[in-house]
Amino acid sequence: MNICIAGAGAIGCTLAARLSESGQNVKVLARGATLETLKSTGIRLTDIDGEHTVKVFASDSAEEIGPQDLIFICCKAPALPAMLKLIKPMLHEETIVIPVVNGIPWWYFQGVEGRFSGDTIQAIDPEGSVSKLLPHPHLIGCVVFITAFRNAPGVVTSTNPHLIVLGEINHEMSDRLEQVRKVIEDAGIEARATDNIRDQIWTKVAANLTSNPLSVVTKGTLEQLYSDQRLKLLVRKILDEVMLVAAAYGARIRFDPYTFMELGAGMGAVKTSMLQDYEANQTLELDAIGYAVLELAEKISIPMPTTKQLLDLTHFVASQPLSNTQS
Ligand SMILES: NC(=O)C1=CN([C@@H]2O[C@H](COP(=O)(O)OP(=O)(O)OC[C@H]3O[C@@H](n4cnc5c(N)ncnc54)[C@H](OP(=O)(O)O)[C@@H]3O)[C@@H](O)[C@H]2O)C=CC1
Ligand SMILES: CC(C)(CO)C(=O)C(=O)O
Repeated sequence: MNICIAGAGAIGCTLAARLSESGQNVKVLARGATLETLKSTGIRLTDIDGEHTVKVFASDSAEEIGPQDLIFICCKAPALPAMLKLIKPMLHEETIVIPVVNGIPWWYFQGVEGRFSGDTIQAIDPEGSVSKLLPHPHLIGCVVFITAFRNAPGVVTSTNPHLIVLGEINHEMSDRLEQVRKVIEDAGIEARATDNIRDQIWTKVAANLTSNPLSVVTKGTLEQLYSDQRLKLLVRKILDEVMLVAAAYGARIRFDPYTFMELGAGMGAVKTSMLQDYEANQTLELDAIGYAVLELAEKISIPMPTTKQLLDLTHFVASQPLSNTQS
């Protein structure tokens, strides 16, 4: 299969290395220092199976990479519109596109019938501008449970077992879904196909929303956020608000609140990706993980007062120069 990994950060390098080692024809769309490293030394991935040094074809030109059967988009949410424009020359009629991106996806109301069918979410898709970039039949939804860190361009460490959950956005158990699942599984990454990707999305969003913004405000680790006597009360309030909204959209979060908090605390002294982005002065995924959820809540008149206060606080902290906040 001709596979392109668009975006060669922590997740992109992990997927590119594993898929390439499994014998797939993998090309990587990268830029800057990462592109230079991939061209000269390749990807260096350390994961639970050991160290992998993998040479892959890399380019910053979608035209040079050419038409692909499968494209994994592995960028942060704010970079999505630019990335969707970039990948256009790699699409043919049957190309499958899988955004491996945290948060509520821009296509949330596409592909299924319902009260809000075809609506767009302003926080992540203003005036439907993102939806217009890619016809939704190309899409397969995805939720990624991989913890990976980019130590340097093209150099990634990923110490936990990998899991990817995939689902058609119309919830069909299609042949192509199984085909892609198998490609990932053959690369040594546990891959599950689901007939309700939106349940998985809400489960991951609940994890992100209860930890990522608060980690930026407090600089706390996952273990601290979910177990500190005071912080965990706040986390629990946000969790209750998210669970109510998810349920109102007919989604089922996979864990009860008690188990959810236990699992969070059990993740240990880990910095969230949002705290890492904050420390690296990168744009935060606050819209996809946070403000999109507030918009969905507003649509069905469910208040999320605690979540809103925390998001606004995080937004303010992120808007301040890093040196001022650290002094
Ligand atoms: N890392 C993790 O453990 C997890 C991440 N996720 C989610 O997965 C998604 C990807 O995360 P992650 O891999 O960590 O992010 P990274 O920031 O490590 O990587 C994103 C990559 O996308 C590249 N990129 C962005 N725009 C372009 C462009 N226009 N052209 C070429 N390359 C581009 C960046 O390049 P450059 O470096 O040049 O900017 C960077 O290499 C996010 O939504 C994240 O929340 C989910 C679970 C865990
Ligand atoms: C580890 C976890 C689940 C915390 O929300 C995550 O996905 C992140 O850091 O972005």
